[in-house]
Amino acid sequence: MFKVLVSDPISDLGIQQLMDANDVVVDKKTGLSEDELIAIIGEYDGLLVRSQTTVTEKIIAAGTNLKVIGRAGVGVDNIKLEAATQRGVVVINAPDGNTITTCEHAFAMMMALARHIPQAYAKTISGVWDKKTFLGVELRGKTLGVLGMGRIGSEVAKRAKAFGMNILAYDPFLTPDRAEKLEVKLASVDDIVRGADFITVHTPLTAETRHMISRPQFEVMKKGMRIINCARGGVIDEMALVEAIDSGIVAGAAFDVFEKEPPQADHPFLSHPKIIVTPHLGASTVEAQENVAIDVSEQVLHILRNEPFINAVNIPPVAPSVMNKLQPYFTLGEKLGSFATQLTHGAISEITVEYAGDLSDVDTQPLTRYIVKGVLSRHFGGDVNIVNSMHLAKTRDVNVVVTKSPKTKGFTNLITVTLKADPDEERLVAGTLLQGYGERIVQVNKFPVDIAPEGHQILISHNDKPGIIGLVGTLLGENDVNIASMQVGRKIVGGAAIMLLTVDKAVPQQVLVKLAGLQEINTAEEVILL
Ligand SMILES: NC(=O)C1=CN([C@@H]2O[C@H](COP(=O)(O)OP(=O)(O)OC[C@H]3O[C@@H](n4cnc5c(N)ncnc54)[C@H](O)[C@@H]3O)[C@@H](O)[C@H]2O)C=CC1
Ligand SMILES: O=C(O)CCC(=O)C(=O)O
Repeated sequence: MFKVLVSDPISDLGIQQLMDANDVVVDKKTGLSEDELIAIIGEYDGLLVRSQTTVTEKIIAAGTNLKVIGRAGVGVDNIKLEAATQRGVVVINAPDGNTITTCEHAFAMMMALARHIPQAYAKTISGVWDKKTFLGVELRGKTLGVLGMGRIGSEVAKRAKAFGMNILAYDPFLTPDRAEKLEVKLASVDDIVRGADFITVHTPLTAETRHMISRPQFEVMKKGMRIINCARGGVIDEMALVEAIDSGIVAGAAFDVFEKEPPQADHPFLSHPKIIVTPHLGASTVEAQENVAIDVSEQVLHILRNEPFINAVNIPPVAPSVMNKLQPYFTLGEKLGSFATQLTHGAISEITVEYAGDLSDVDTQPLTRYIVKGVLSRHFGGDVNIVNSMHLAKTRDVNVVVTKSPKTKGFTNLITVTLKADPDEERLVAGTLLQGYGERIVQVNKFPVDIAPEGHQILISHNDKPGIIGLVGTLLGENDVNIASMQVGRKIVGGAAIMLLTVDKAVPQQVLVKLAGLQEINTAEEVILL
């Protein structure tokens, strides 16, 4: 008999199939502290949560029988994924069940914002009949900027079109073809920030999206624009937003999510007359809660019964013999993907992976998943993993092509990752595992190099002229950036060349700009491989 603990309020109808299963016992115990959960989790095979329970490393460690953690929703940021993966606990989510509901909430927030509905309601019920203060704006004819065109962002755009809005959209995976299909105008973040009357964000919170709208963006916005966040707290810089409203740039904001939830009682949003808030209600409809609970219960049953399952956000099943051969390449593959994606500026449309030498006669599918994860994680953050990376690539129209060649090209094994991006961009990074030396990057674009893929790196493209290495070294030294190693690659003497440096710490943006401004240097980009 399997035991499943439901530790958050989850729709009864949604978990009915779990409760009806004759091989499962379901216990509902909500509002438990971490210590209380640690004390009882050892008895359970499955744990079902929504967003109130934070599933910590300690809880996972105490879950000695735990096989599955089900999240009735999209974001799994309340579950320590790595700890679960390490302990072989499958984490599953329900990515589709609350899309429409959350989209509708974002839309409701946009309309409430345009017409001051919460403020007008509060004043009216206080007995004041005030028709002057709450002059609103129409949505028709306004420009809506959508940052993040995944499931929810795309649905918001669809509805905004029906309201006669013009849509500017940005997503690192939004290709011109897909934009055309969705009837939105593909734009850069900067175009959106400068041109939109309303901005709505629908991205996960990643290192790249954290504060993607902050002071520099508010400074160039249209005066009187309005902004909505029903995705994750932290995508918009909360304090910078308050300043932008107080200085008259932003006319109002609507937030469902906060950097810290629940926000402190003295959080400026809670008393600001131009900011409307809801307590993370995006997914809170009868329909969505049923949908996500049904989806997640079904998968929990499959996992407990050892049947095929979907929507896992961590470990894939890999045969031990394949695992033994491939495992040494996993981190190299992920780093190559990450390296290549950091060099790419346009929307990626194709990932080509070529396996040569030793890797040409083995089932490399698990390794490809790591490489694709490396490519996608820049934009998906913790939401992409080796289970879902291929699926995510497919849903974003990113074609993954794998080729194999027994020819060794001088190495016993070689992985070459090539990214094609729009328009006409192509980036190539190749790496190998060298006996005695470990992971090495041996080619970047068309240039041969030999450097360990680790830490902070600077890739400089330049013309091969005497004195350039000195200029770079001096500039970095003056800016307190210590060089740990350096490689220069060129095809012909005096022609185009690259310099790949490993440095001891992050390189400030202004140093990269200064480097790119040096004579004979064309570009200087930082690549971080941590
Ligand atoms: N308020 C609430 O109750 C709910 C919030 N959410 C949150 O809404 C967000 C979106 O959810 P879905 O649409 O289901 O996810 P999704 O994964 O379908 O879409 C997210 C999109 O963001 C894009 N993205 C990543 N980095 C970006 C960047 N730097 N700039 C622009 N776009 C970027 C990704 O490429 C992806 O297409 C997630 O953070 C999710 O956790 C989801 C459901 C309910
Ligand atoms: O379950 C909830 O209320 C939160 C939903 C959410 O934020 C998500 O699914 O990512």
